[in-house]
Amino acid sequence: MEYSRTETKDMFEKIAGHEQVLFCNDPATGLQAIIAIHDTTLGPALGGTRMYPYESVDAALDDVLRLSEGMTHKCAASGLDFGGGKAVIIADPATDKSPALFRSFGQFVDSLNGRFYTGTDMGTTTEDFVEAFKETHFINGIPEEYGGSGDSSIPTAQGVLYALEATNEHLFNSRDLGKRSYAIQGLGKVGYKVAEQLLEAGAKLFVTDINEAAILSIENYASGTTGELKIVESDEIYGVEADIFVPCAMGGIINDETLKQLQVKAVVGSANNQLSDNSIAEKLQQSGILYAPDFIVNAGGLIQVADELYGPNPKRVLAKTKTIYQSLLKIYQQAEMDATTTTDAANQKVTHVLEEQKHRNNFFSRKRRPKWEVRE
Ligand SMILES: NC(=O)C1=CN([C@@H]2O[C@H](COP(=O)(O)OP(=O)(O)OC[C@H]3O[C@@H](n4cnc5c(N)ncnc54)[C@H](O)[C@@H]3O)[C@@H](O)[C@H]2O)C=CC1
Ligand SMILES: O=C(O)CCC(=O)C(=O)O
Repeated sequence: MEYSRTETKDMFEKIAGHEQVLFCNDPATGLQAIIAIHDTTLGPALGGTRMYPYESVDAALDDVLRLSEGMTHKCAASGLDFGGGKAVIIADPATDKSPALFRSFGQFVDSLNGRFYTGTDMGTTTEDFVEAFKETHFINGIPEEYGGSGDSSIPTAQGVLYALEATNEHLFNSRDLGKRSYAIQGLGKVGYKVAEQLLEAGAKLFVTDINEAAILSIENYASGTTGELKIVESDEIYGVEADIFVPCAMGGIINDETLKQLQVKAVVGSANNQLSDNSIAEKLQQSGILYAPDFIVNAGGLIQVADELYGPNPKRVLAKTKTIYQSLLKIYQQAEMDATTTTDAANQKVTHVLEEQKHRNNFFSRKRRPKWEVRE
């Protein structure tokens, strides 16, 4: 096969900010995956694996590069000794899953020899990683019965609720969740749990999901609570008049098009990479919409999977996840004091942490095995 020089050069330009990108190809199981390691200054890379039927390899590569960079920010902002990484499997989670595919993926993860730890993300579940775990121990968030910390979407959802409380406190001088209205996009592992708790608190919810079963289930759940529920179509969710928009599905959903439609006072959700590009942070600010940086809001799952390597301990995880409340309040205050965006305020913290640690590590020493890796 002939390789074009130009394309190769373009590829290196594309991944210039990353340490390593691994394409995983296993025709026997149908596995096509990309693992991206962004930055291991703080420790081995850590990040979930997304399964999605990307329309092209380029789209998958773009997604994994952005997601893994986001993990570097998330680890640094949460004070964790891990770097940024992420993986994507190019396949439809509804039809293409098999134990063999996840075992094959586990073998590729193992080949990185501890430079990359992974677990669930959009489209994957803890059960999928029980298969991968048969091939590698560099897996987090496996079920409790296998010695893991279990479903990381539980602390992620908890963290989103703390972030909503902080936002309510900042905007309305009361952290009470029940007094407000929310527009939730996506009722998956995270969004559904957030919706449940908000309904229990008596809040008013507008929700949407492309999965009919999730809609039926939340309707059923709402009927036993004091909360109010209204189902809206996928494309209507952006224009809903509510206090807070809570994106819990895919990334890139705040863009020039959707920004015009937003009728909320804040955006606070679990979705990774919510802003289509950096300019949107400023545009949100100009529109008077408070933006809670996604990598602060959705750090609960990461906190749990990072903590799991010390041995599962839900109490410790909850205590660490609670810090999201104060972190976010501080970012809101810092942004106001500096007259800057909340994203800039959060990124300043990340830059500071990475700069501080750079002297400790060089590219080769970063490959070290973490000292707590005693399970093998
Ligand atoms: N699971 C976790 O612990 C963490 C998740 N996140 C992020 O939060 C987001 C949600 O994650 P999960 O709940 O784990 O994923 P999931 O796959 O369990 O749920 C996603 C939900 O969004 C729905 N959806 C997809 N496209 C939609 C559309 N156009 N309109 C409305 N609904 C749509 C799906 O039907 C599904 O119910 C993702 O962006 C993920 O990267 C971030 C940190 C941790
Ligand atoms: O939540 C997880 O299982 C890993 C962390 C992660 O991938 C994320 O925060 O996006």
